[in-house]
Amino acid sequence: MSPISVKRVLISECVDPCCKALLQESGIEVTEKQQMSREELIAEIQNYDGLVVRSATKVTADVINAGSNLKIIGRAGTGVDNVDVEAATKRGIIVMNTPSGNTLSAAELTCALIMSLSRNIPQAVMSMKDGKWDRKKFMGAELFGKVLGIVGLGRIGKEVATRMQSFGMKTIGYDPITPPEVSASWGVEQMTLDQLWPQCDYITVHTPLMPSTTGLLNDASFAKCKKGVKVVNCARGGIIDEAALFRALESGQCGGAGLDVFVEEPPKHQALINHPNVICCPHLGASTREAQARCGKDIAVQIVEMVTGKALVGAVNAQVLASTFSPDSQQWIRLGESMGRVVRACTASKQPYSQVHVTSIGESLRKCTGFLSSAAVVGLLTEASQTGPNLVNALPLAAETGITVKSSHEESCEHEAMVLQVSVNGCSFRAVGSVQGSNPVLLEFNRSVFRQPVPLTGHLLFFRATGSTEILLSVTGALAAAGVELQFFSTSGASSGEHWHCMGMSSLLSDIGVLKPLAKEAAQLTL
Ligand SMILES: NC(=O)C1=CN([C@@H]2O[C@H](COP(=O)(O)OP(=O)(O)OC[C@H]3O[C@@H](n4cnc5c(N)ncnc54)[C@H](O)[C@@H]3O)[C@@H](O)[C@H]2O)C=CC1
Ligand SMILES: O=C(O)C(=O)COP(=O)(O)O
Repeated sequence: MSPISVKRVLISECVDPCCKALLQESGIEVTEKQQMSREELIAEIQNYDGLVVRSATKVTADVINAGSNLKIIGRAGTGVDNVDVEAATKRGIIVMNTPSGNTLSAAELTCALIMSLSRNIPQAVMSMKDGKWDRKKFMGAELFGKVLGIVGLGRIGKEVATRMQSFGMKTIGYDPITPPEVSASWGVEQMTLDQLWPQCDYITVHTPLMPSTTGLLNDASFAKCKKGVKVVNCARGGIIDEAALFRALESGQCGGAGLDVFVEEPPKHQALINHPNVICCPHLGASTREAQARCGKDIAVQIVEMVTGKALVGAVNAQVLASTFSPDSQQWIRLGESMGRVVRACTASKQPYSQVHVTSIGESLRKCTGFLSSAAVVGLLTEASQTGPNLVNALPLAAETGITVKSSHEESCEHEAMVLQVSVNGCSFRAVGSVQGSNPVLLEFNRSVFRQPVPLTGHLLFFRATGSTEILLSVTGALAAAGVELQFFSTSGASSGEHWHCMGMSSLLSDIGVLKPLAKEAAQLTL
């Protein structure tokens, strides 16, 4: 992927100062503006190539669509549920986060809430500040020997588990992705949620907020829990349904809740906050000097590495791009885009496309199939789309346009190549290309193999005609008459008595119609 130009970045929240300093050191202009209203952000965002946020800035589709220059949204933290990632992807904007920077802080706050719940620490503090000395009221229970259910066994879930094991808690959990043998290696036995709920004295959730985790703890799941179960949510508001939690607290089914996050922040459900068995923080999981320093530094370094073309780390919507940051991949990306553009030029009168199939051939291209497909789609859609296709949005744009994109890989010890097959209006087009030296070349078009590989650069004329010398002389004559110089020429072996020819030209013909009497099909383009 060619380096992405980011000259101006807006930081819309309180992010560690090292972020601004690191970006500025790399020549990026940084503006910090906090607590902007939605309208202010929408008005401002068009002036920036990059936006850095934490969890409070709602980067909605409106904001994204107003960001006409936006190329990167950096989340100095983990959860990206405040960013409309789908809208960003459609616009070809990379969204990245710094998921490990605040793991320990979020895990430590979770443990602090579990401990506070077990001994009523916040309530006891409040009571003393009220001038009381009430030792009976705040009788607690040991954590030793109790069962902690951890839903979501990723980075934070794991750190919570190992810390609470040191208090003698038994840790059980559930995660649809983390393999049971992996979590078992750090002491968490996995089971289904239905098996987990009735065993737990404490439950803590550590999943992202998404449709499948919204309301994970609800009336039905609370009903399956032990009476008096205590719950902690240091992940996202809504994973524990707030209304169901309130009902469970009122009935005593839930014995206490430690909440750091809320469906709306600041929370609207004041009765929940005021409940005597609820202890809470204003989303402080990542609010430590260490976590902020890490996240601020990580997001700045990731943006600078992306801008300088060194690496792409932390992208949540463009994983395929991570493998494009090497000099070798640049040439293959150029090949994919160029082949897409050649096919587009030669099929201009026949669109729309219905299917695109890209096959990578050869061991060294095994990991490139994903971005080769995207690159080919970028070439095919380049002039068709207003939104400027790039490697981030190529596949969503293709889907939106009704194009099915397939990709496959074939092993070969002999050569490396890319095959692009495009179905358009019942016809099928097939191009084969490769990289020679560092130059993308076209080897074959519609089963006609070029005798000399066609360098995919400059002004190119493709035409289909018989291979007779007279036709070639006539085409050369037509170019000369139009004041266009012939720079190279390659013809192919015959396929059904006809050949595809390619000529490199000093400029494009002002009227390609002059070739109509000479060729069956003709197309020109500049690469
Ligand atoms: N309170 C705070 O300030 C902070 C909150 N967070 C929140 O914590 C969440 C977790 O962070 P990490 O552990 O770093 O993320 P992670 O991605 O390492 O772990 C999340 C785990 O949840 C699992 N998961 C997904 N769907 C699930 C389901 N239906 N049931 C059970 N597990 C499921 C995933 O497989 C994954 O292993 C973040 O998404 C973020 O929203 C993160 C940092 C600070
Ligand atoms: O990283 C996360 O997911 C968090 O929830 C932390 O949010 P914050 O950066 O403190 O607004």
